[in-house]
Amino acid sequence: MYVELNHIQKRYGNYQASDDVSFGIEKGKLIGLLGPSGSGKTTILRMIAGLEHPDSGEIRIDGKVVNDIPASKRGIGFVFQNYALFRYMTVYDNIAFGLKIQKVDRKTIASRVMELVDLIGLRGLERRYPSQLSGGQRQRVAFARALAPNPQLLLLDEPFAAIDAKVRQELRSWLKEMISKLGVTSIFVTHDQDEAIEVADEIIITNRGHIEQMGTPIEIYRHPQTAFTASFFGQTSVLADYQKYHTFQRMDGVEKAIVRPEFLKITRKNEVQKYGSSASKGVVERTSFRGDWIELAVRVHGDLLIAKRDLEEEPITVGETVDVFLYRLFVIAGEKCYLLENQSLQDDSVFI
Ligand SMILES: Nc1ncnc2c1ncn2[C@@H]1O[C@H](COP(=O)(O)OP(=O)(O)OP(=O)(O)O)[C@@H](O)[C@H]1O
Repeated sequence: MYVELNHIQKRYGNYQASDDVSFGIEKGKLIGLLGPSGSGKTTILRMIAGLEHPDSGEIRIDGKVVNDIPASKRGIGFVFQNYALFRYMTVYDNIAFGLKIQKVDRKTIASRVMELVDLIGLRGLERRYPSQLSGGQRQRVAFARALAPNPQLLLLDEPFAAIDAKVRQELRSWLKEMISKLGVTSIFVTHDQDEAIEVADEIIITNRGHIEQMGTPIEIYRHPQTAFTASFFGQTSVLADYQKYHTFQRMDGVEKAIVRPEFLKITRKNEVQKYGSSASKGVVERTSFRGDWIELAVRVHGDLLIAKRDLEEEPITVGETVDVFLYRLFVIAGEKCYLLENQSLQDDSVFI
């Protein structure tokens, strides 16, 4: 593992910001730290950077314990949302900054800066000041500045937060491409699921100072291991009592069940429905056009379930009574989450 955190504890007064945090990151990976506000993402990033010190536990980078190594000696580049560019320095000088501090000779600085200016696609703008750039361009410069001294590890804290939606989208793909091209191990903090899913090779889910789960976006989506991850990650609807829905195995200690939109099939009463006998009746409360699909909100056994319907299918209208068939659901028992398949599918199961 290139970056390793072992049993990290960090307290601010009475608040446990990191509670037994352990994980390992392989070299060259792009990792997203995702969790609600206050769950301890930035604290983790700042401890790796050397800007905060853990109360206990060990941080290793490339096999070496770095707990006592100052931030400036850790070989890390930062791109922080509020780590603004130096306003009175040009793009060129901003990017050159770290190299000047390291007393790199002028010629080497010039060639490295211009190499980075090309990399970020801002050739011709190197004499501009930050105020003469767009938000997206400024963030690219911040990225180049962080990369200039050739860090082995890049840390990004909400790097897209201050940028408007359209540009943010472009920057995400741009960043992912850059990082995979350069092969620099990177960790970014976000509270935006879509961003984490789209950008990260692997996601670490944080909640109240601890790590809930780590895995690829699809692993976490398909196999959430904890109650928190199942409800936090992806779109879900809650079933108060899943046993009202037929043909699911009964389990003890289940507090609630949750379903994702693709776990349900909504059919009109006159539509041919293979599993009609195991379906529940529901009433459509809302339909929303989402571009290439329709979102339906259907009231079933008192629960409001969100489902998707293809534009190609016959439209369903508000107030209509429909059949709702559940292929599968997640049940939450204590801190754990289990996937239950509808037993009527057992002979010819269709898995996601
Ligand atoms: N320097 C500090 N002094 C006191 N409390 C702090 C300090 N830094 C962070 N905290 C507290 O620790 C907790 C975790 O903060 P952290 O910034 O790591 O969370 P986060 O997941 O990054 O949240 P956000 O998404 O809102 O930035 C919060 O409750 C925060 O108020």
